[in-house]
Amino acid sequence: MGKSCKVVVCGLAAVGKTAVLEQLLYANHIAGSEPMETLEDIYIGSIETDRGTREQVRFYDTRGLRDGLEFPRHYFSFADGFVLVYSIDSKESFKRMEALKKDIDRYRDKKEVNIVVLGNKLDMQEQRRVDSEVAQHWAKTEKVRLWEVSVADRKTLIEPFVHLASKMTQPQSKSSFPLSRNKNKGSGYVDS
Ligand SMILES: Nc1nc2c(ncn2[C@@H]2O[C@H](COP(=O)(O)OP(=O)(O)OP(=O)(O)O)[C@@H](O)[C@H]2O)c(=O)[nH]1
Repeated sequence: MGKSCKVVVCGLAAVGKTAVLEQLLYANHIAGSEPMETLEDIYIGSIETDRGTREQVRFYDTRGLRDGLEFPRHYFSFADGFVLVYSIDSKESFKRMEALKKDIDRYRDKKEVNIVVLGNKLDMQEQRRVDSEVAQHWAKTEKVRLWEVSVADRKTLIEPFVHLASKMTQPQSKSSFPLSRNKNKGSGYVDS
């Protein structure tokens, strides 16, 4: 098992960040139970990747964003990955999630980072305010994967987290070695 990856889970208050983590890791959250305001909690999970390896992931469950509350910037630089959460019954939560994605791009200066987006509370179809197609279209333009999930249906949570853990721990491919991009600088080969 390699070093553990750090994943920051963020979004508007009460979209279900804690519920998602607790249901994913302990299968013990009952959707609709008494909400609890998070300050910051750390969860450690062991996730099997799509390569069959088991990886340790540290999840940082962050304080839900509310009016006038900025997302603390230190999270932007130290994370290996982000789970951006909104709730399908709240347009405001989608907007806040979009703004977080912009902030990640800005503060990380487009440096490679793995992001997955969860549209939570899929079981609340009747209160839906965020159109599924609009959300997927946004995700496509932003080049991120987006899943609609429900804490009430734990299996919906598995694929996004397996995807994230797999991407974060993907072995570096040889093609990303800088020499291959700098061919025209003539520094790629040293003849003996
Ligand atoms: N129906 C339904 N309720 C959910 C779902 N996920 C979370 N909830 C409920 O939404 C409420 C808020 O969930 P939390 O997990 O506390 O939300 P949070 O984003 O961690 O909240 P903060 O820490 O305050 O930001 C709780 O009552 C949860 O049970 C879901 O998928 N469906």
